[in-house]
Amino acid sequence: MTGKLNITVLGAGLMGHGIALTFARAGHGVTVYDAFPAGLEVLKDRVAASLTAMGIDDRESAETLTRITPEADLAVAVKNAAVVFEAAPEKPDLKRALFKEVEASAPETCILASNTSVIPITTIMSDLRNKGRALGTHWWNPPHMIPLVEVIRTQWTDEADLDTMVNLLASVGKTPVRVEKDVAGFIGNRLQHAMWREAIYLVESGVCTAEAVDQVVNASFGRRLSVLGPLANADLVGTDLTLDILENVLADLDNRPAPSPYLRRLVEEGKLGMKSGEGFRSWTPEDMEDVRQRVATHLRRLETILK
Ligand SMILES: NC(=O)c1ccc[n+]([C@@H]2O[C@H](COP(=O)([O-])OP(=O)(O)OC[C@H]3O[C@@H](n4cnc5c(N)ncnc54)[C@H](O)[C@@H]3O)[C@@H](O)[C@H]2O)c1
Repeated sequence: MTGKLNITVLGAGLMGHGIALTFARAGHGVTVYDAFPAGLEVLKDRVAASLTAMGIDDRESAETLTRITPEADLAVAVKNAAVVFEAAPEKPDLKRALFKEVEASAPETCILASNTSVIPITTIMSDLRNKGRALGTHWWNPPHMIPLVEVIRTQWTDEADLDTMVNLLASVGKTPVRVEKDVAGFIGNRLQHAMWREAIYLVESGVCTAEAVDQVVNASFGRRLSVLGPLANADLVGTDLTLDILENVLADLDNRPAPSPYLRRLVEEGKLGMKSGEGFRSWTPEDMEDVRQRVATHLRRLETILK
């Protein structure tokens, strides 16, 4: 699969608009379908705002926007698609039904990819007639600024389609990583949520405040994570030291197989985080804007530093 392609994105939300932006910026034609007109109406404004946050100049922004077409008819949206990326709500039945509908109108050769966060790709694709061209592509928010895309195979996925997807993602500047088994949470979310579980437990147990947890991560291993992954770090300090540390600490870490009651209580009390002004921490509108700006600026600078 080479040259400029017809890419279709399903869902014009947070992830869909960023996936569309990524392919349009690289010169591909992108059609975006959404089940609700509101998402399509604001799509181009949303893409334009994200391009601005990335520091893209007006000329490149305008060119990128010309390659994006909002489309309210699913059959039309996928009719000529080489690849479909689904970024609709995280509901298994909705995604399964959506792919059945896509299969009825998309070309037989079209690769079908779901951006689910944690639903097994096998669950989403099991009703398809041709399951060989179906796989997972797990992008990270913001999808136009975070390089990683996990590419997940199922027991049915054709090797050639997996290779095509990996090459396509690399060609638009992403960092594709293969996930060889369709496990819940893939690689990144398993690692991330292992840490979040312990972070919540530390606060729940009165060891420290939520602010302290974040400060410890930000000011310590968070600083080196983008150049030193955990297993390179284990090799750096030595597998013998790693073993000694784990022998002494593992038994003390949270290993409950369900979400913490502390987290459940926050949700029950309506402390939903930034959207309600309070979660683990309290947030003023200024604090929230500050975090968003700092994340965007940090990601932009990292791109230059890590080149
Ligand atoms: N938000 C994240 O950080 C993140 C990261 C990785 C993966 N994901 C996954 O990406 C997917 C989309 O998440 P999001 O954060 O972009 O959600 P979102 O709510 O911002 O966007 C979802 C969009 O899908 C549209 N939609 C609803 N029903 C639809 C249908 N039947 N067909 C097509 N579109 C439909 C909605 O109108 C909305 O515009 C989810 O599976 C989510 O788990 C999210």
